[in-house]
Amino acid sequence: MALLSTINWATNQIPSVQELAREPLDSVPQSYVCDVADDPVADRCNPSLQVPLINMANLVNGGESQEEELQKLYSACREWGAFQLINHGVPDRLIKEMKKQTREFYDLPLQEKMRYAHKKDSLEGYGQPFINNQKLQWSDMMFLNSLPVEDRNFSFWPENPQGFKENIDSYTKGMMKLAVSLSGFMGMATGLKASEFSEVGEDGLQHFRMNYYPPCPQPDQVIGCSPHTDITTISLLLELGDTPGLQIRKDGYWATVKPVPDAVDVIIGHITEIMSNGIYKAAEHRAVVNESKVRISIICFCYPGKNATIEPVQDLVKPDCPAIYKSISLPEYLRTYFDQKLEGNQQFINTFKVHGP
Ligand SMILES: O=C(O)CCC(=O)C(=O)O
Ligand SMILES: [Fe+2]
Repeated sequence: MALLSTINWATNQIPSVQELAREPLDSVPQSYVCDVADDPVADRCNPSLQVPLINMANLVNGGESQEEELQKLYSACREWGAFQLINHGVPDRLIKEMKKQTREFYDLPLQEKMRYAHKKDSLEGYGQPFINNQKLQWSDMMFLNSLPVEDRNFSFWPENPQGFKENIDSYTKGMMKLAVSLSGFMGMATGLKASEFSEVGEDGLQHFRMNYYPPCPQPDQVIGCSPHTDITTISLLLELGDTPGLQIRKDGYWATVKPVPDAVDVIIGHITEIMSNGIYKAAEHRAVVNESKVRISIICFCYPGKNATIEPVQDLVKPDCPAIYKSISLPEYLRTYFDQKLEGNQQFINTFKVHGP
């Protein structure tokens, strides 16, 4: 049984924002309007901050350029918890096809997309299931359990456009391979052997999400995706166009990620923070929306295999550097998170600290 199916979801179905945004709106419904007091630094963007760019080819090719790139990778993971990755090796043709078909999927009539609507108490499917006491987010999504293959529930996988299902299959597998090799290099960058860190194995768990952010007449009043940190090992995000929206918090300011053609945006999650014993940081991030343009992102949320234990890697635990985090099994880790009824994960990682929050 898929891990997430063992969790009780407190979710509801809410209307499609894509449909709402089609109507002539002078102002957005109150249920979407954010209270600025919730996030005192919401308006503090620093346009001069630029997320680091890492060249995977230099990591793979070895030699001197590898050493240099490993150092850049180390700083990116430590200081930002996020970076953009070029020359990642996922085939161009597949990426192009995924971008095209994702747009085609969202362009389908609502009725067709509703064939895949979330069922009550499930997270998979089309819609916007995240309901808690927070404001609604200005986005729709399609969420699938993508890996391991036996976790897939094909009743949610889109039949339309033709061939999309097959491409999602190849894409999610390709991204998992990338996650494995990238986390090996992230381990090497701390001085470990690659294998010690690539626990996000090819038998790893992965969730797949396509986020659709429609234009909004009052983009400053709403949020596409509220500030959060991912609970993954790493999250691999593909931008479908050149409309920016993703922002990373750095030293108290928001840095806007400018989409780089064909790059993958890498966001470090809590599992990497735990495995690295706090050397690397999970990046706080959010997505803002645009007044006139649609923005779409595709994300692969990568985790270790279901039998993995999440804990600091032994070689990073030393007498002068004791383990900051406790050990926990992946199922227990996910349950702890989702039992919070999706009320945000800012403090989530503190739950696992040896010396408490
Ligand atoms: O779409 C984006 O830019 C960010 C979405 C995100 O952070 C998430 O889905 O976890
Ligand atoms: Fe995220």
